[in-house]
Amino acid sequence: MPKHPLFPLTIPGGTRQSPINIQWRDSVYDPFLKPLKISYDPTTCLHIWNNGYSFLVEFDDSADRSIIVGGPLENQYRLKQFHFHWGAINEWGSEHTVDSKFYPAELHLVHWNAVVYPTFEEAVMEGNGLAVIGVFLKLGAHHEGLQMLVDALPAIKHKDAVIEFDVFDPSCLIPSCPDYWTYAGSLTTPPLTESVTWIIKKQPIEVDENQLEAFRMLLFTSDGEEEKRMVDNFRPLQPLMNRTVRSSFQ
Ligand SMILES: NS(=O)(=O)c1ccc(C(=O)NCc2cccc(O)c2)cc1
Ligand SMILES: [Zn+2]
Repeated sequence: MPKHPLFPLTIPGGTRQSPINIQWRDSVYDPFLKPLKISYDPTTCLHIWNNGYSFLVEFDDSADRSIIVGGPLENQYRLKQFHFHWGAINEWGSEHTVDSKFYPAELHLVHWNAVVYPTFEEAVMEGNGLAVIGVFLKLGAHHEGLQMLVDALPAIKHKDAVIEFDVFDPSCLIPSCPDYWTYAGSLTTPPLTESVTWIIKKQPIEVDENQLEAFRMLLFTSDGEEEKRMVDNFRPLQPLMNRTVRSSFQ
């Protein structure tokens, strides 16, 4: 397990921190969980940038144009951005694990509750403020939809680099299988606020070695600084404490 110089191991008084290990046999099937409904408008895509921790694709969230609803959610939530976490090698890289197994990478699609809260900044501070869909990436076939992102990475190699990204439909990165686990958690980077309803897809998507290597050529550092490869940008597993992971499937 690589060291994690980037952020605190524990948050004082935290009772619902993320990520966690999902022990399949301890998850509880909930027949009242609805299917998750995803409707993204590809033209709400704005830009792709390197924020010095991951690379993210941001969306115009000024209206209800790219939203998710259903699943464990009481309201509909607006897509704000998606980003990834990955390792230096294929043995680890995901934030969540399933039966203590790491995947080489994990996608997070970040949504906020614009029905109840006026801004993302306020939603981030509330228990039902955010909904993040987690998708595991596993080594396998070439992923056509991901390749569009991979082709843009050389242009955002350094921290704070940004390029325009006009049209992209992130639903191409979400597996067709509807099965998911869900639990109450937190942001996995500071401010680590306990505001996230996590929806973790059971089925991974397949990407090939070249695509994972492209993630690893990004840098944590700005242009002109001593180069530090952007790898192992995942938080250590956090205690489950008094939480149950529910599954949408039996
Ligand atoms: N890895 S994660 O999906 O848990 C995650 C998602 C979003 C964010 C995020 O938006 N951070 C920026 C932020 C946080 C709080 C208030 C802000 O204004 C911005 C951080 C981690
Ligand atoms: Zn994340």
